[in-house]
This record gives sequence, structure tokens and C-alpha cells, in this order.
Amino acid sequence: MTNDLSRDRRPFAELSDVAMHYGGAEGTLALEGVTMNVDHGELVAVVGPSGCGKSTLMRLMSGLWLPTDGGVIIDGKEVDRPLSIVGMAFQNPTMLPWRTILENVMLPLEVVAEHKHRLRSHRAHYEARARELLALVGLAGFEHKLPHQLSGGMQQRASLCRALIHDPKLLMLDEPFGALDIFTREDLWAVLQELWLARRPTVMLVTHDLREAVYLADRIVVLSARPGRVIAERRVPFVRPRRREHTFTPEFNALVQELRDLIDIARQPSNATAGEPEHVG
Ligand SMILES: Nc1ncnc2c1ncn2[C@@H]1O[C@H](COP(=O)(O)OP(=O)(O)OP(=O)(O)O)[C@@H](O)[C@H]1O
Repeated sequence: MTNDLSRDRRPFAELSDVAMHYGGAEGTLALEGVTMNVDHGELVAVVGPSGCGKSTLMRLMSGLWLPTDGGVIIDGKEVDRPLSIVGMAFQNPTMLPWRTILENVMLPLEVVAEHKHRLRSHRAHYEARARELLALVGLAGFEHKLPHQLSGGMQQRASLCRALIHDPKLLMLDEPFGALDIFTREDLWAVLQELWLARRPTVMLVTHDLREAVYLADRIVVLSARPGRVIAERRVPFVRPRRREHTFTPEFNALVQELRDLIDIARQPSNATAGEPEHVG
């Protein structure tokens, strides 16, 4: 009992002095000295200059790569292999073109060993869950369409459902709305917020869009230019659910501007090896 309680008090994700060196000593140092925690159910956005190691951070947290230095602990366990408790969505929704939207959403249940068994015995339950998610993102009635029959924004909605179908404890979103027009993107911020509020998975969101980070995140982590280090963190104080009209308030825009200034500083090469991160909020 005591152990369970103490485990619950631990952050959900703990990164300690993490470094990632691709291709050995002569290769690319993508991240260095990254130390950060993420709480259970927290939505953290990671921003930083292009190529600073944001996607690398996501790969290390999901166990797709192992760090060359330091440690990553997720949900109390050292990460030493790809995690099955992760759901992922990327800039490109990568739906399998020959499968219907419903079949694409169900895909993670078929490929992750521990879910395969459950799918066999509880197919009706999972299919109902897939339909429920699709309805939540506005895709009721499109279950039996093929991906090419949907717009990019609709495919991205479906890919969020696919990332959530197995109720992952950790949702990794790498530029999920980067390829979409601004109107669709803003619609999907609201959709994502609703999905997150419904079940509260821990979410890591990589984005180049600072308005997106401020709209969605509880906390924003700013990385330096490569090798990426945490140079600042900002807590986002705005109440939820956030709405589009909030993005026009002076407080919202002041935070976006502050992040923009931090990234400008981060982009200067001399700041890639800045010292202790600055924590605010
Ligand atoms: N598999 C790999 N092998 C070698 N180098 C890699 C690999 N993946 C990434 N890198 C390098 O590591 C650095 C960080 O890449 P990463 O994709 O993590 O950055 P990013 O911040 O996500 O980039 P962007 O903002 O452009 O999406 C880059 O210099 C990249 O070229």
C-alpha cells in the first residue's frame, strides 16, 4: 500500500541528465543534459528552434531509442524498450489506404501484443469505443470511408482517435497539426483539449506553433538550439476549457511573445550550451 502511494506521488515521466548521440562519437549530439519531469495527466508542450532535438526527446520517452547517457523513467519504470502504454500521432496521419477509417483506428489493438488478446474477446467493446471516439471528433458517419475520401484535417482527427483507442497513459503528439490550415488547426486544438479532458492521459506535444502550445499546454518547455537542453519553462495559467476567443486576450499574446523571444535567444548558437534552466510560474 505504502509503495503504491509513493509511486503515485512520483512524476509520471522523469528524465535525468539525458543525452542522445546519434551515430557514435563522430555523429550528431541531438540532446544533452536534459532533466525534466512530467506529472500524471499533465499536458506539456515542447518548443524550440528547428532541429533542436524535440522529436528525439519523444522517441526517447516512448522507448523507440534509448539515450546514450542519463535515464528515462516512465510510470515508475526505467525505459529499456518501446512502451505499449504510448499512443502517437504525427504531422502525417499515415492511414493505411486500403483500410476503412474504423479499421485504421482499431489498428493499434491488432499490432500491440497485449491488446490483441483483449481485442479477440472484446471486439464489440473496442469497436464501440472507436465509434465513440470518431463521433467525439466529428467523424460519425465516416467509419466506413477510405482515407482518401477524407480531407487532411479529417484524417488527422481519425489519427487522434487511433492514438487513443487503447487508452494510452501517455500520448505523444509530434507536430500533429503542422500540415493543416490555420482554421482546421484551431478546430483541432479544441478537439484535442476535449479528448484530453475526457480521460486525462499524460500528453507530450511537440510544436512549432507557439499559439498552439499556449492554447493547449499546462506547461511549456523551451529547448535550446542543438544539442537541445531545457533553457526555460513556463506554466500556462489560463482556465480550461480554453476557447478560441481566449487566444485574442493580452495575457495570451504576452505569453506567446515571451516564448517567441526565448526561442530567438535559443537560436543564437552561443546559447546552445546555456547553464541552468530558468523556471517560472
Ligand atoms: N536517426 C537519426 N540519425 C542521425 N541523426 C539524427 C537522427 N534523427 C535525428 N537526427 C539529428 O538529430 C538532430 C535533432 O533532430 P530532431 O528530429 O530530434 O529535431 P527536431 O527539433 O524535432 O527538428 P524539427 O524542429 O526540424 O522537427 C538533428 O540534427 C537531426 O539531423
